[in-house]
Amino acid sequence: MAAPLPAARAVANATGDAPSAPAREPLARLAQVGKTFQNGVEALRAVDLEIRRGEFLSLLGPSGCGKSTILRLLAGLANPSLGRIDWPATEHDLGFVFQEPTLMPWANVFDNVWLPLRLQGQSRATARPRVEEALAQVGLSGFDRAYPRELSGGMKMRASIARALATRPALLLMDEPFAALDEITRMKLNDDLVALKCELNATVVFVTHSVFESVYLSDRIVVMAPRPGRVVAEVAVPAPQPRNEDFRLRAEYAELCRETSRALHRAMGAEPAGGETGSQ
Ligand SMILES: Nc1ncnc2c1ncn2[C@@H]1O[C@H](COP(=O)(O)OP(=O)(O)OP(=O)(O)O)[C@@H](O)[C@H]1O
Repeated sequence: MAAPLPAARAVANATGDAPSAPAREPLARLAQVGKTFQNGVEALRAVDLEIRRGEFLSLLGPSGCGKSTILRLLAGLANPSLGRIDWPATEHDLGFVFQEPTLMPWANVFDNVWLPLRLQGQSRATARPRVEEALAQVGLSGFDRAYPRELSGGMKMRASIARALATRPALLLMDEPFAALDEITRMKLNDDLVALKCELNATVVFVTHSVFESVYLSDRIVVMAPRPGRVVAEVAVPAPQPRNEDFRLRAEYAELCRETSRALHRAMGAEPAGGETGSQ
């Protein structure tokens, strides 16, 4: 599983321009990964995907194209049917944030965030500084004794993110975490996630259906075609991080949204046998 990874190549943007993003060291890599479930559903076919240290990478594609399956494979919750996943031996540590906050309703916020540290054998007292730090990072200081039923949807998601951050993971996997939230809460959480990602210098793989969200958050967007899921385009978002509301108003943002939207439309029409690959 743990072969050394080669240096990253720079990314060309979706218009085929010269490489614009700085090269980053690879953290994990899927090589020719295929996944066919026991019921015969071919969810992924020949997926090549490199995840680079410190980047915010979004997986964008239609429902059922295998985005969640890629996260599950990276998390080790399922195995590829074909191909391989390479991780550096020392850093196979990750946090997972699901679409639903999946908090334990009978436990308060502290105990929910403590859970992954508890599973590592840390007592409540030992874990306390780290839990409090994670709660501060997501803006939930002072809510440690609250129960999930006492929190808004956005706060539940913040608690869920704090739980994923508690172990200081090398890689944060986020599966449409804000999809169920209202637009205003979603934009606020987008802003906070961008700031948090920069503060932690974290590597994030983020699944979304939203072109706008993917452009706002990402350093790089991987566009996938419908089943069997394949990577058919990549869009580099070279705007500096952290971003703020000003970025949403810039012509560059609008152009990147158009470019990503076009790549997604082409992906929707991609033939199952292959067709469009690489940058567009
Ligand atoms: N355990 C499973 N057994 C059989 N089929 C599965 C299983 N998990 C996922 N699939 C199928 O694999 C395909 C890819 O599913 P996946 O959830 O990865 O897609 P997705 O792109 O994340 O979709 P969405 O955006 O709707 O969440 C779908 O057709 C799904 O029905």
